[in-house]
Amino acid sequence: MSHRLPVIGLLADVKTIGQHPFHAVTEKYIDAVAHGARALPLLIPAGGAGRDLQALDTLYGAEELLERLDGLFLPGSLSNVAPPLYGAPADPQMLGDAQRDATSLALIRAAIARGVPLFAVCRGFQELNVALGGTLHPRLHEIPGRLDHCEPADQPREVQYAPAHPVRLLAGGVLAGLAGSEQAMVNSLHWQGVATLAPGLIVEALAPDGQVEAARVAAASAFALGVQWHPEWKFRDNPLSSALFAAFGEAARQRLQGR
Ligand SMILES: N[C@@H](CCC(=O)NCCCC(=O)O)C(=O)O
Repeated sequence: MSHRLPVIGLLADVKTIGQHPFHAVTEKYIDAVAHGARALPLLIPAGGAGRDLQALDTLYGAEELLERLDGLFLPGSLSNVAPPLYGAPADPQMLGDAQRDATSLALIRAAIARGVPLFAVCRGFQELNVALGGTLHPRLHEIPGRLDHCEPADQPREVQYAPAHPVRLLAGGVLAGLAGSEQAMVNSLHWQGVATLAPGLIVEALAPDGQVEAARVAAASAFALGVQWHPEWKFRDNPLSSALFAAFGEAARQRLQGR
């Protein structure tokens, strides 16, 4: 029995700090993957061509990267999946990250095909939906009847990441099983959301306004789930969040032991 930690890759965002582009992952995701999933966190560069970067897919593909990983984590981000990737017109007003888009969608498809455990949060959940053929609403709060799913921008992060609305966890789903309940309170920090759910995804959670808030990959041989909320935020204080990262880590450990 191996006591080595499973290696879980976290896909980075590209952010400009000063005059230079950086590839970064918010620390709370690293903490939740390391201590919640009990894994070795490995940050993955967003491989599309950048100001100072030749596209990394000229050097290695998703398959070669996944051979090194026991799990793949797709973090949230202020940036948005480019609308043309789900058949919508480009929106120059929208903050994007083409370098992350260029890596995430192919990596998600390859991870699912190879049975690499996958956990996607917020933007990551939206990428999962788009990668498998779904579409997004770019501004949920503009749809009549929808809640405003955005965080209060002028508030401290403790307020922004506080529970914002309930979700119904669908009976028989992974989340309902982990929660031991069909209801949970979740935070909400997103403009965008699932419009059409990708074929092959099964709804795991719904907001009161009918917004899909979580889904799992039906055909996945391992843990493969995305959530629109932020379970990484103070996961130690939230039994469902802790159970989610523990289940993800266990799936990665199973892959490690099988390799
Ligand atoms: N930009 C998309 C996705 C939202 C998202 O991932 N928010 C989290 C940002 C900060 C963090 O990583 O906690 C949208 O607005 O829908």
